[in-house]
Amino acid sequence: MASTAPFAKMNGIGNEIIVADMRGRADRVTPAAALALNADAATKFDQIMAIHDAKTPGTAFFIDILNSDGTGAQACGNGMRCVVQALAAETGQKTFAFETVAGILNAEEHADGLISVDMGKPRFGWQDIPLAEEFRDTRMIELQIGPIDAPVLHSPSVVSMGNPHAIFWVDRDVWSYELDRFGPLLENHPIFPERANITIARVTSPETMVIRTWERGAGLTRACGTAACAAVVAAARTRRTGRSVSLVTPGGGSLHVEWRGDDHVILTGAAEWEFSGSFDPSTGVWARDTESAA
Ligand SMILES: N[C@@H](CCC[C@H](N)C(=O)O)C(=O)O
Repeated sequence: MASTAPFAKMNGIGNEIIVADMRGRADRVTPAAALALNADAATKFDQIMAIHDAKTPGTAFFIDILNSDGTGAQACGNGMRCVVQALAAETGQKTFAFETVAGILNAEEHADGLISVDMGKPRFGWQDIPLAEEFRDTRMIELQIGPIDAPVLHSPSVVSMGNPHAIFWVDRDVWSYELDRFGPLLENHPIFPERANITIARVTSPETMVIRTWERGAGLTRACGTAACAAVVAAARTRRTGRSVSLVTPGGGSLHVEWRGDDHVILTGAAEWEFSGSFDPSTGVWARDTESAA
């Protein structure tokens, strides 16, 4: 194996995350390595969060994010919590400033073990999301799937949380929709030139919501942090909820999102370590640490 890097297999309430320690190295985790790790049942993941040395003064690390299809992502809320938990366990530090391609994110591990990440400010302009054509009001855009006169899903809200999201509002159980069938069609719809994360959301009270997400580049996942943020912001914008909402995610876990008065969106939830190992960032060939849990 070439020069290997340590990694931790973790999850953010079921969102499968590999935290790769690329500190002190100039190379990056390649798409080929991502595909190889995802093809192995033991290391199958939704996102790789690669921790690199800081590029910008005032930040501790640069985080490179890869989806399981090998493409890059600008943001990953559940993955950021895993990064925080891994670094807090290593250093004893509780607060961190990270840089991602989407900007600088501040995060904190609380005394109860939950982790909050400031996911920055949402963006609503059609060019920011981006959409392929102008929509002046992104609280509801013209887009539907299913029979033309009886669409199954329609009129989503669209939001950028650094990455593109479409939120389809439903009244029925979120599990009654064939998201595995509609997700890929909507993710790759021509209206989304950079593809999009597709969420079905059912508001259950002004403070609660249930969501299911088809993630761009990863498919159905047990949770998606940026989708939770996008759903709450879109719900508050359309007066479906207030600005502080608890969400139930497909894995049964819960997340809390607060859209603060200063426009920043704060995502709070748990993170869990599963096992550690080392891998070759160019090929994805890996080995489990012998002292690591089975
Ligand atoms: N699981 C993530 C979102 C990951 C990125 C997404 N698939 C994309 O390509 O934008 C989260 O917790 O936010």
